[in-house]
Amino acid sequence: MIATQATETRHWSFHTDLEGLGWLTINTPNSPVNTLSREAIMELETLVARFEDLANTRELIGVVLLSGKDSGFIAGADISEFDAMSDFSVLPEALKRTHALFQRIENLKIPIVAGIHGFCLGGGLELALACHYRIAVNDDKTRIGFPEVKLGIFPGFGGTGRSIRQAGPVDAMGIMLTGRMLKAGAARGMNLVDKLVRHRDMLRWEGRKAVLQKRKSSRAPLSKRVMAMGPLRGYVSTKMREEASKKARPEHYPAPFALIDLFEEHGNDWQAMSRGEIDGFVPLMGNETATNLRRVFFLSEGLKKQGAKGAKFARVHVIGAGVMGGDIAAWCALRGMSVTLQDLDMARITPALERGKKLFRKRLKKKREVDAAMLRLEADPEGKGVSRADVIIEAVVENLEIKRKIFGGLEDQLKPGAILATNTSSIELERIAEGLKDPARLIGLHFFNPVAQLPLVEVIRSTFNSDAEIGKGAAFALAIGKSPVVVKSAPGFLVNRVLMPYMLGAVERVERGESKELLDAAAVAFGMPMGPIELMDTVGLDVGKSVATELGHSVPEGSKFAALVAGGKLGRKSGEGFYKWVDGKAQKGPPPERSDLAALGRELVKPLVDTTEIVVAEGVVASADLADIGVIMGTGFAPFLGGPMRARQNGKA
Ligand SMILES: NC(=O)c1ccc[n+]([C@@H]2O[C@H](COP(=O)([O-])OP(=O)(O)OC[C@H]3O[C@@H](n4cnc5c(N)ncnc54)[C@H](O)[C@@H]3O)[C@@H](O)[C@H]2O)c1
Repeated sequence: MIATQATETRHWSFHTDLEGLGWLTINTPNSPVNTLSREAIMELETLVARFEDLANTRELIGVVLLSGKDSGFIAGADISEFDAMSDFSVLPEALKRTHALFQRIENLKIPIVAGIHGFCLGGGLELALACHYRIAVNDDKTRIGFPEVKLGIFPGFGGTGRSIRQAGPVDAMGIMLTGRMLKAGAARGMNLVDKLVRHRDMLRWEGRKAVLQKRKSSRAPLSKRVMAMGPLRGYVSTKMREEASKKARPEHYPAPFALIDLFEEHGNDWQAMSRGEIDGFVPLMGNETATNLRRVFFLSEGLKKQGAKGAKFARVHVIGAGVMGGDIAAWCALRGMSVTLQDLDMARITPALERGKKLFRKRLKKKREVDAAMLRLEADPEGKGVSRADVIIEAVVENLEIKRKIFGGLEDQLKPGAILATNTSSIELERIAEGLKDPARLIGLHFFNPVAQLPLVEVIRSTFNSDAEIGKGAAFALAIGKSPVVVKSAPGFLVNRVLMPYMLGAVERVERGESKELLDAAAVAFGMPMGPIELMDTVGLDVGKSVATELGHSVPEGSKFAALVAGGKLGRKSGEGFYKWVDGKAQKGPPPERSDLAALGRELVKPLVDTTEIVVAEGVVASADLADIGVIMGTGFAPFLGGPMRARQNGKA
């Protein structure tokens, strides 16, 4: 057989080799990741027509589909195109065309095999599922899944039906409803992938073998498929609806509920389910939730583009091994940094090391990884790590004199270029920096409690700082997997400043006799992850009171709030605050009936939104966009509304 001439389109390259094997490679131009844009799909149509012709004339024995990018296979559809679409009425036709294309791929008479490394998500996984056989690299980087629900939609290129066909209804719906990404081994376990290889280089060899041996993926066994049959499907759907309702409300996040409806209707027939996708998909796409979630996605991706390029961080020194310092140190060690942790004596460091061990055990699977992380986290009561550290983070008690003294003693020991940072919540950065020989060095890195759970780090800029220090601070936050938002040094920065009037407003209503359960339920009905009273209990009433005072709010003597603090009833951590707490759960009575819960929630959230507007007007954050993503990440504010500024603009808050 003669090798055919190579074909190059903007996204694809294709050639056949001497064996008659076709090699198809995707490489999206000007993008770090491959995406399936309209253009990529139309080019693929032409190529598939060619495969059909070549298969008929027996000039092609099979095709191996690979990615030309290091980042991975295909990260999904090109979602920027959704925003560019002025009119969603063209969507059904576009989807039908892609469905038809994927069906033609599946109908090819010759084997077509997908070789997967890195990200294989959304539309990329749907394309892979239309191939006859899937091989994936079994390493730490491979990620397989359907993140669509996180964007307010569900798979729309036939992936709902095809994933059910491969994995069975329970597993397939599970990954579509959560948007969870699977590692290669888990995807193999679910039968979404047919074979694992160790290295990317092996994809070609195994791909060739799969074509020559005409390997075909097997479908989910009857034992799994049965869950979509007869009355069982109704039962499974009800269970799934119950689970989904625990995490989201259909009026806020309609996609998972629409997907369950689709399953309930067609789940026993994968082709009918795939066809039904189109009718369900279009209204979701037109919904404000999807528009707002895409915005949140782009804003959070935008945060990753900040920061000084090329900055490297290997060693971190943390001073203060309390609630925050201990957890910051453990987090940095978890993320691969060598960390020295300093406090007044060993007795104050040991509990932090113990907490670190718990975190490592939870997040790292293998014992040797846990051991390695423990070795990276070192007690350092004498502060020997200072002179070697690339980053120094101070998290001692909130006291200006103590902080000043610490920084004064550090300055001469620092490595040139090392970041010097404080985690202060309320002390003006300028006042701490004043005592330094070079006050421009000190920045704020404001973490949130619990450090392991909250993704935001406010990078605080004082009047002394230049872009260089701030850029490095942002780069460090990214290096430890956090999302940096740059905020001017102003009382409460962004997150505490907007949260406080919201929480205190609710506390005041409780003082006046309103039901705390009702207020909390109302905020959740509006779209907050937790009500303001439960949040105050979680933050700690002592911390809440001191931040409130710091921000100029008054906590009147004789108030219930003041009495609770005085009585050591500090909330969750002491077992009682506004609520009693058992096993980490607030003990709530049933809230009184109220028909307009969400309207009450909106009333409660108003001070938060008002304050965000003020913060933006004052220039504390550089833009309304940054305020939105910062408040979403720092407070959990209703992502489906796109953030407080966007919600106000849309008349929703
Ligand atoms: N707790 C929160 O939710 C939170 C959130 C963000 C920021 N912060 C800020 O983080 C900092 C620490 O807060 P925390 O809640 O972890 O306090 P904490 O009281 O739990 O811990 C402070 C630690 O600093 C140690 N310390 C005191 N003086 C020291 C010195 N001279 N040298 C070394 N260590 C010393 C103490 O022994 C203690 O272990 C504060 O500035 C606070 O404003 C707290």
